[in-house]
Amino acid sequence: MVPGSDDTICAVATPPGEGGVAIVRVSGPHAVSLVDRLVRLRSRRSLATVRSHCLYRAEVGVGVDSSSPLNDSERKAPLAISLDLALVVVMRAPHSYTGEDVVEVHCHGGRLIVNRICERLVVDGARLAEPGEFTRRAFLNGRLDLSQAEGVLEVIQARSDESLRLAQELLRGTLSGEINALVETIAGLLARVEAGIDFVEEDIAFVSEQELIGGLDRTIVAVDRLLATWEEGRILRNGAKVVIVGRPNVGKSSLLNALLRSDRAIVTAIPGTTRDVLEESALIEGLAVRLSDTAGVRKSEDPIEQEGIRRTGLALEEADLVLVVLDGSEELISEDEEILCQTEQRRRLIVVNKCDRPMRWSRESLSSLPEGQMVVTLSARTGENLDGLRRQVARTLVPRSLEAREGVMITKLRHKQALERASESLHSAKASVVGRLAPEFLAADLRGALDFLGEITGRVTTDDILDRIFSEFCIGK
Ligand SMILES: Nc1nc2c(c(=O)[nH]1)N(C=O)[C@@H](CNc1ccc(C(=O)N[C@@H](CCC(=O)O)C(=O)O)cc1)CN2
Ligand SMILES: Nc1nc2c(ncn2[C@@H]2O[C@H](COP(=O)(O)OP(=O)(O)OP(=O)(O)O)[C@@H](O)[C@H]2O)c(=O)[nH]1
Ligand SMILES: [Mg+2]
Repeated sequence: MVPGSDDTICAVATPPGEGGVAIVRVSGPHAVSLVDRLVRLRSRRSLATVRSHCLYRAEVGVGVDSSSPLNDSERKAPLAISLDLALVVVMRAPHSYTGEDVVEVHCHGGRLIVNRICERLVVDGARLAEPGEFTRRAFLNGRLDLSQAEGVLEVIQARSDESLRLAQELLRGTLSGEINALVETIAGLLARVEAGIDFVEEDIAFVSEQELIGGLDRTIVAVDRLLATWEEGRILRNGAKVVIVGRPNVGKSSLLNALLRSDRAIVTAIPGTTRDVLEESALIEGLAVRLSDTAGVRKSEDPIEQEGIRRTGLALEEADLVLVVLDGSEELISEDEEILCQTEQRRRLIVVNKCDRPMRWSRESLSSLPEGQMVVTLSARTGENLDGLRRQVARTLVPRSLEAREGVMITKLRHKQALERASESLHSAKASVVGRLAPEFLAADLRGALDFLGEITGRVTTDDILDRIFSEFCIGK
């Protein structure tokens, strides 16, 4: 459904349930007159005359006759039904979030109050907003571009400092700026290629082969640089899956508890204590992480334990990082070697636990350890060097972003896919220059690249794409 924007929409902008304050937001051409029917300012002025972006104290309620705006004498009479004493603010078009007239009623945070206000607005002719419709209108009115609108949702959903920082960048338009610069370069090349096609018999070169290749190379490098940030961007945005594995009794559950700073998992001296995969969220160095504790891997006849070990295998497959736990107070045994072998191809850290005890482990005993394999020695019991592990986890998951925290990163699959297609078009454009193909091919590829990049900022878009993006929003945003 594509709601027209000549109507006036309303919604509760604050979360459902009880709260200190709740906000009813109204946007559209009739926002001011609709709200004017249900509020009575202390000064008895009409909302039509108040200053934009200023809060006014007001009584909210239903007048004797709410079918028409209160006239001056009615405005002075008491309201028939008073719902609340509130604050109202008018933000006049085009200087508002949506670019339309916006009115907000900040009332006490009771669900009955906000429901009554919305009901009243709907009876008077407003429509309840679809999810994300305020932001959709902001986009349609050019207040923000599509990737910035996505940034709004990212800001709301951010769970870690790092994802919030990236979301703010998106909202502020850092990615848009970079995309727009690329679009400008490519559009400049395209214009000259097209001029060459139009004036072919004039025999003037509008753009040299060298200029074309130079321009294309620069944009390809820029697009590829953005694409290269995806892996880390995704982890910063969504969090990483970190899976703790090891043979029984090495202290996997103890490590989970220590990282969570809570007694989440059962710890006993009996090997085979953990039977199922336990998953919990944690913040590690500002990074959102899903931590999984697993059943110790060994040969077992017990069907419950076997199933647990099977699930350990499944968790391993999804891991962004594996923590292989060894018991440093004992010599390594074949079960340790097996797990090390099984995780060799994975991004992993080796955690040597129980360093509060005399160490009988030595790195040399691990003959097959690859060069550069990180080993962290710690004690889950005393907490010694847990911080070292935290630092190493973050460094392994997002090595580059910890070094250079500036620069745009992409965090959304939609952006990655558009960039990949743009990159393909650019490579194909370059191939047609190098192969001296007819300029029409080059022009088509350049147009393709422009369209794919335009999808990111919403310069090129369809209702389908908009529906998909804005349906993820909550109502009232
Ligand atoms: N009460 C309230 N808080 C909110 C919002 C809101 O809509 N209402 N926001 C919404 O999600 C966010 C803030 N975003 C906003 C963006 C622009 C404008 C706005 O009126 N801009 C005008 C005027 C700016 C000015 O006078 O300084 C403009 O840019 O022209 C308001 C809110 C977060 N907090
Ligand atoms: N001294 C010492 N003991 C530890 C440490 N970490 C764990 N332990 C002990 O080792 C035993 C096993 O710990 P768990 O955390 O249950 O080990 P697990 O790897 O989860 O074992 P399973 O669930 O059976 O696979 C318990 O008695 C813990 O108290 C440590 O850092 N130092
Ligand atoms: Mg355990």
